[in-house]
Amino acid sequence: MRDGARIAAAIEILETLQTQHQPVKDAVRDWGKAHRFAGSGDRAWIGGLVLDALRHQSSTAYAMDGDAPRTLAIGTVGRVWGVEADAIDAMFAGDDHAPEALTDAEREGLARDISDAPLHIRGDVPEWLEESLVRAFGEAAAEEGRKLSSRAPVDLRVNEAKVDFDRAFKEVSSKLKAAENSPLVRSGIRIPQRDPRGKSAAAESIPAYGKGWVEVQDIGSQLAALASGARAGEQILDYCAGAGGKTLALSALLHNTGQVHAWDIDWRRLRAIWPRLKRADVRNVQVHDDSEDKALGEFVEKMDVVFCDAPCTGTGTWRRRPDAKWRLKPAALDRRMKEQDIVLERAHRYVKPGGRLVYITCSVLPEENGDRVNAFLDKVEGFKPVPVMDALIQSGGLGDGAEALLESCLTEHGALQLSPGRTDTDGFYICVMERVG
Ligand SMILES: C[S@@+](CC[C@H](N)C(=O)[O-])C[C@H]1O[C@@H](n2cnc3c(N)ncnc32)[C@H](O)[C@@H]1O
Repeated sequence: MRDGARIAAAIEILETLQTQHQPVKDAVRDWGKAHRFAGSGDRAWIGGLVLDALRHQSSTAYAMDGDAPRTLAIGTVGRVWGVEADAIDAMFAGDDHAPEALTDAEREGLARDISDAPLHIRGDVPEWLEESLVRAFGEAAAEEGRKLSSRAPVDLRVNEAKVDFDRAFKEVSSKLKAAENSPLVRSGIRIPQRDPRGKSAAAESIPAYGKGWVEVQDIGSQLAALASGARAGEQILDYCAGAGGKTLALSALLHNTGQVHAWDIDWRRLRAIWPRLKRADVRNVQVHDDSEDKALGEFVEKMDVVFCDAPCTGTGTWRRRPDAKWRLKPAALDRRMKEQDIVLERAHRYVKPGGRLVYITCSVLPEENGDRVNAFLDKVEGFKPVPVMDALIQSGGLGDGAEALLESCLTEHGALQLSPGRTDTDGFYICVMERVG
C-alpha cells in the first residue's frame, strides 16, 4: 500500500472508533482481517497512526479546529510525525485510494502554534484530570501529559533464575539490535520505542522469550517487585496477582526458594498465570483460586511481604492504551478508589509483625496513591511507611544510574511516583509500609 492509502485506512478505523466504542487494538485487527491485501508492514503503519492520533487527540483537534477522523489523521501525520503539508499532498497525489488534497484550513491547522493553549490541551489529558496532574507533577504537569502521550518502549526482564543476564542480553540483542541495558534495574533490557513506519520484530517472537529467559515487563513494574525487598526463603502473598506479571518477578527474586502465593479476587484472571509459570520454569509459586477465606485464612499474620498491585485507572500506562485515556470517567476513578481501600483493609491482615505491606498502582493520580495510603494509615494502626529507596538499594538490583533518576520521584512517606518524564517508565506508584504493631 502507498502512504496515502494507509492514511485513508487510518481515517476509516478512526471513524469506526468514533461510532462503535471498540478497543482500538480490536478495530485495527478487524480492519486487517477485512483487507487481506494489507501486509504486516501496512498494518503496523496504519495501527501506529491510529494510536498516535488517539494519543494526541486533544492537541491535534485544538490546532486543526476539529476532531473529524480525517482532521485527526492528517493533523497527526503533520504535527506529530513532522511531515510537511506539501509532502502530505504528495502522498495523496495520483492515488485513487488516498484522501482528497489538503484544504487551506487544514494547512493552517498544521502550522498553528498552540503553546498558549490550556494545560490539558498542551498535555493531551482529559480536562477533568488537569488538577490531579498538577497535584502530582506541579509545573511539569503538561510535560508529563505529553510524555504520557508518546510511544512506549518495550522492556524485558531477564529471568535470572534461569539464565544469567549477559547470556540473555547477547541473545536478545542478536535478534533485536536496538536492545540496551536499563539504567534503572540490573535485570532489565530496553527495546526503545519504535517508529511504526519502520520494521522490527515483536519481543514475544524471539527465541529467548520462548525459552523463558525473558518476560515482557515495564521497568517500573520491575522496580515495584524489587521494592518488596523480597529475600530468599521468604513467604510472599501477591494479593492482586491477576495474570501473574509481578508474581513471576517476585518469584525470581527468591531464586526458587521460599514461596509466592498468588491470589486474586477474580480467579478467571489467574488462569493466564499457568503457561507463564511453566515457561519461566518457576517452582516456588502456589496459585490459590479459591475464595479469600478458604484460600488465605491460614496466612493471617504469617507473610513476610504482602504485595498489593491494586486495581487502578491505569493512567500511568496511557502511552500503551491511549483510548483508555479518553474513556476514563470520574465514576470509574471513584470505583477504583473504593476498591483500593478494600484491598488495603483486607490485605494488611496477612502481614506478620515486622513484615512489609507493599502498595502499588500504575496510576499517576494522587487520589489513588498517597491519598489511599493516608486513608489506610488513618484507619488501621500498626503500620509505618518506610523509604522505598532503602529497600531498592538493599535489593542490590538497581542499575548504575538508578539512584540519581529515582531521587526526582520521591513523594510523601518515602514512596516513589515514577513517570515517563521522570524515569522513562510507566507511571507506577510504590509505597512500602512495615508492620510495627
Ligand atoms: C493491576 S491488576 C494486577 C496485575 C498483576 N499483578 C500483574 O502484574 O499482572 C489488579 C488486580 O486486582 C484485582 N482485584 C480487584 N479488586 C480486588 C480485591 N478486592 N481483592 C483482590 N484483588 C482485587 C483485579 O482482579 C486485578 O486482577
